[in-house]
Amino acid sequence: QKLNVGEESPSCRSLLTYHREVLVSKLRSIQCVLDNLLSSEFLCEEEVEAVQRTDTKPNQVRKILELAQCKGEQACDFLIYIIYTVGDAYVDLQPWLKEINYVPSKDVSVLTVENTDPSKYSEKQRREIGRDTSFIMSYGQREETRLEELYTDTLMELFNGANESLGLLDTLEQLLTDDAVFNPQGETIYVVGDAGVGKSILLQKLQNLWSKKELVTDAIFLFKFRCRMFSTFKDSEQISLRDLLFKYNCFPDLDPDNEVFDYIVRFPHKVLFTFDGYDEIQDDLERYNVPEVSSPDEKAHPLQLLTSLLSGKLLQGSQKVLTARTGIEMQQKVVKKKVILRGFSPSHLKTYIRLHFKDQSQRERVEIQLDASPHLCGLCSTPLFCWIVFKSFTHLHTMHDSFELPESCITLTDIFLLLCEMYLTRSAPPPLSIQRRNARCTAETFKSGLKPLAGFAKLALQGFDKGTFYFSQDELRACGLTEEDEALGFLRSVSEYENTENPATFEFLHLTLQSFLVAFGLILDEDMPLDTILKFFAECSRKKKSSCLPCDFFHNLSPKPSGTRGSQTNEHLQFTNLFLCGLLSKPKTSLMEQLVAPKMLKEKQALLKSYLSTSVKSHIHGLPVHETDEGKKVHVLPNFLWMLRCIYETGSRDIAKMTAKGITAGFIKLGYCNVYSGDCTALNFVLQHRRKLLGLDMDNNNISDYGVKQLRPSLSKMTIVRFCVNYLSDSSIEVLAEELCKCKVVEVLGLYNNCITDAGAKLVAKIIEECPKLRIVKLGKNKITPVGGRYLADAIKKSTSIFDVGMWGNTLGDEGACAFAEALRHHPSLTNLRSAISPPPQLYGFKFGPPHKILQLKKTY
Ligand SMILES: Nc1ncnc2c1ncn2[C@@H]1O[C@H](COP(=O)(O)OP(=O)(O)OP(=O)(O)O)[C@@H](O)[C@H]1O
Repeated sequence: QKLNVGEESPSCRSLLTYHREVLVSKLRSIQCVLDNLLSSEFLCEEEVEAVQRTDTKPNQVRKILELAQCKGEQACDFLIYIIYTVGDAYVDLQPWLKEINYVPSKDVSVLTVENTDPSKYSEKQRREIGRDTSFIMSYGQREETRLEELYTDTLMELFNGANESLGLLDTLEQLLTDDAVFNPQGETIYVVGDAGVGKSILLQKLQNLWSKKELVTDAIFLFKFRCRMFSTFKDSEQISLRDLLFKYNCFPDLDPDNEVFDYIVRFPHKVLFTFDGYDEIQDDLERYNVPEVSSPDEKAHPLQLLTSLLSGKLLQGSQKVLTARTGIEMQQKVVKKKVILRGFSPSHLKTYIRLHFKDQSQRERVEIQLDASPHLCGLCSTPLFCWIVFKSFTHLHTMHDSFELPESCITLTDIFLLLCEMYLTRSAPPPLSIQRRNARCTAETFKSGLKPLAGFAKLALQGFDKGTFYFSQDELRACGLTEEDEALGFLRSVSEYENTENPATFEFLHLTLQSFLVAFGLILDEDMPLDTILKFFAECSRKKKSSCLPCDFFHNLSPKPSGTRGSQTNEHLQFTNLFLCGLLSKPKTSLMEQLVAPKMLKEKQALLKSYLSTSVKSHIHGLPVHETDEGKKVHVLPNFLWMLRCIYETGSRDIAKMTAKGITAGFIKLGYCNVYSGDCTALNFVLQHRRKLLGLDMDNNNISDYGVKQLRPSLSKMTIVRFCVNYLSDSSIEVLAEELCKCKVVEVLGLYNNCITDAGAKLVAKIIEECPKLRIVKLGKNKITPVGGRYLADAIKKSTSIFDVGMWGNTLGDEGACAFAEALRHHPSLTNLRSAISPPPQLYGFKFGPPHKILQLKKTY
């Protein structure tokens, strides 16, 4: 039956009659219609209830149509207007609206229509996610900090598919935009960063903003998962996508017809997923190397569902943000955008201090101490380490008046010892004021807390052996841990959704803390064979051929423990090795002797030292060396960095000296190795023992000004200094100018893509003037204006050695370009000067266009 739509538009009432059949079969989301008819007072509560009592869906629609028609033309018009306005929910009826040429009347267009279905579920999600994300984890379950009171921005750097930096993100929201998408077919926004750099907190902030409707996104649903949850399923377990979404996030109430899920399947772009900690399930993914799922109704193992979601086989078009530790390889075709988190910049750190210390005198004290220690600042650029340092400072300061932040040679082991000391003293009452002044006795605290500490260490070790991160209460008890111990702060309970079967499940506050306790466990255990302390070195080596540790060394060691899973990432094991080096170091002997039999401690120390010496020698020997025009060049592998970190943690000058002596090449390349400022202390610890000149390429890392300050003692002997793309400001150039002008041996100075201004340019000019061997200076992509350009051009005029200067990507303007053109004219040896790159100029000999056109000047003969 077709209504003949003539010149005169039919009434809405008659439309409902003529198209009753279409409406009865296609009108879904009935609740939304009822909500809006009720809120606009076309229906009353009793009438709504009467519809809800009606048995089937079609009958409910029939009833609504009858009621609307009884109420009159405007009610019918409004009913159609609801279908028209909430297009997503009534997508099947949109062709019908076209067919009837529906145009809302003036009367109904002023009325408000709200999409209450499926937004009811969305609101529930927002409520629950808002509740779950409002607090930052803190130590102990007694104390929590509001996310908004402590959240501080961190450096987020965009990369393209070729791993080239595209600059920093200004706001968190840019994470979800289409800017810097390098693979439009990819489905996943990939966020990577080192341990504790703030990946989980970044997701938490994103979720929290969404819950408050403060995130600019179309997503009306958000599902958050921690990847480690996916490895808790049995191999044979199969679940549906619906269960994965609702059972492990909040459940839609009153949805007998599956409308929420149907909506999600039809409109995936309305869904945002966050997956945290992809690195933690690498082994399991390898085991589940099975075809992906492509139907939303098909049951599959949760890991299959996960990979299918990430690749877009399931819910294609949904937004997905995935985090992982640095070094995890993700299939390129799946990734559409990549962001690397770099931690706190110096100004972020200042903000964080302000937020953390409400008490002004405490804040000032911390600021002074940090200013005096670039090394500590470097460590504090990792938010987790910063949080531990500040938290323990606050806590220990309430216990002991004289407590100061640790000295400049603080190691990561010191930081985690502080954390443990804080936990172990929390249960003790605050000391009386007389005691406060000199009562801090760390060894005493550890001795009296040995029982729980040993219990946690045992639990942590069991976890690594089994490859699990969750622990049941029974497992805690089996390790001798009591209910009181649970509250000390080492553990936290797992969210209800992550383990719906067993509510009393715990995990360590942070994976790095678990790594630390594992190292403690290896030292405390007096029953294991001695060489068990090396088992994670063995495992790291087994996993990566390129490891810093020689494989042959491990053939004699105990076999891989049963149940241990192989993993593409072994960072948590590397951390355990590092902490082992720290806990078995000389400076920690007096503390550890209180906890382990001194004889055994000595044996373990000796074993570790001999192992490290052997492996360092073998590693250095095995490094790939290239003969170049500039001499022997060695390209260091990322694992070299772990070796350096371990050496620094041992504090052993002997091993450091031996390493320095072993590096025979004149040029070390550490580019793209993810070196952060804290690592520069370790590098310097070794390099300071080197007598010979050295070239150092640390391009494309994250060393920042703190790192350069840490390298200060090694800089004067450097011939090649390449610190391109490293967030350096003028204060780094100050250090460079001071040091490089001491021995004047520098030949190459790479500072491309940093944050150098005219003040820094003036200092570089000084280096150019004073260092007679300097040939190449790269200063492109900085913040140099004509003023800085003039300093540099003047210095270049005087130099006799320089022949290659990179300046493009600054704002030199005509004036700066002219200054360089002039320098070039005066300078017989300068053959290559770049002040911008496009379009490539056709230059024969000298050819200058109008000053503003001087893009690239190249002298060709
Ligand atoms: N942006 C931030 N603002 C304030 N504190 C932060 C921030 N990021 C991280 N932190 C602090 O550091 C701790 C560790 O951060 P988070 O768990 O996010 O690190 P992660 O990168 O996920 O580490 P991992 O890879 O080891 O899981 C947080 O609990 C918090 O105390």
